[in-house]
Amino acid sequence: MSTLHTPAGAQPPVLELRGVTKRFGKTEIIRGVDLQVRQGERVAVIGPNGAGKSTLFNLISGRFAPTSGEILLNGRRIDGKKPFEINRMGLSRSFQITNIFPKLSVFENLRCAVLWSLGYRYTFFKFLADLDDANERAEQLLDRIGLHKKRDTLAMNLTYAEQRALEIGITIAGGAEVILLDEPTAGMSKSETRRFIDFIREVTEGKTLLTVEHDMGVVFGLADRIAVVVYGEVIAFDTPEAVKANARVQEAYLGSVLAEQQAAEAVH
Ligand SMILES: Nc1ncnc2c1ncn2[C@@H]1O[C@H](COP(=O)(O)OP(=O)(O)OP(=O)(O)O)[C@@H](O)[C@H]1O
Repeated sequence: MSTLHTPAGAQPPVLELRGVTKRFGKTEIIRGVDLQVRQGERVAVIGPNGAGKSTLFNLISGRFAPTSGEILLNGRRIDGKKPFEINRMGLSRSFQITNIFPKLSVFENLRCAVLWSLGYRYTFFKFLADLDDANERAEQLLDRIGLHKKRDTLAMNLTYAEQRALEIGITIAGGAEVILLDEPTAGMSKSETRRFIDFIREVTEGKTLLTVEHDMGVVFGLADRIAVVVYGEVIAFDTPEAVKANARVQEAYLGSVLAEQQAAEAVH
């Protein structure tokens, strides 16, 4: 079980996991995770391959139901609910590119995301009533994600980094308070990554952010706190400095990762 550090008098958690476990067949992949994420904090989830990071994201976003334990969003149980229900309750997750409609323009992609978040369900009159509102919100999002010049470009013709920006625009379109990003800078160059970290910081200002991340540059540049998952358990959940200095984390994960990154940087 992980240890929680919640200062007395701190705000109640926006997202909370209590004793969450997940089994696939006989194998317990998530082994009793407790986690409390505070409003507005940026949390990076790190750990070795196969440690259970994606499974944890899948549990939080409703793709899987936990085998046991509870997950709460603003004090309300979300475990066992469907992804779209959790989304409507204020948690939005980005998948790498897959939310994008390649043959729609940037603007149309954003407008679809807004309409979807408004709960538009194929009711023609509701659609018409919502359309002005959705157009306005989509225009605002275009500005926010810096793609105004690409308003009418088909999504498939955007650069990779622009597609990732659009993806984040789609993720925040519904105004969700909690945002889950899966390796947001994967596949980007070093300079693109640096700019993208600033971009993420800007567009998620005031929101609660959880990312799964392998790139330690992103982790240490973005996160207020880091959750280290090793073999289905959160072995540390603390500030970047504290996590870096944590002997157990060094031994289980970070020591080898940082050495690898330093070696790679020495070669380039
Ligand atoms: N649907 C599933 N059915 C069976 N086993 C699964 C399923 N999903 C994940 N696993 C197993 O759970 C373990 C954790 O996988 P997970 O993808 O959560 O790890 P991860 O930390 O995200 O790894 P990576 O960094 O490589 O993406 C792995 O051993 C994986 O094979």
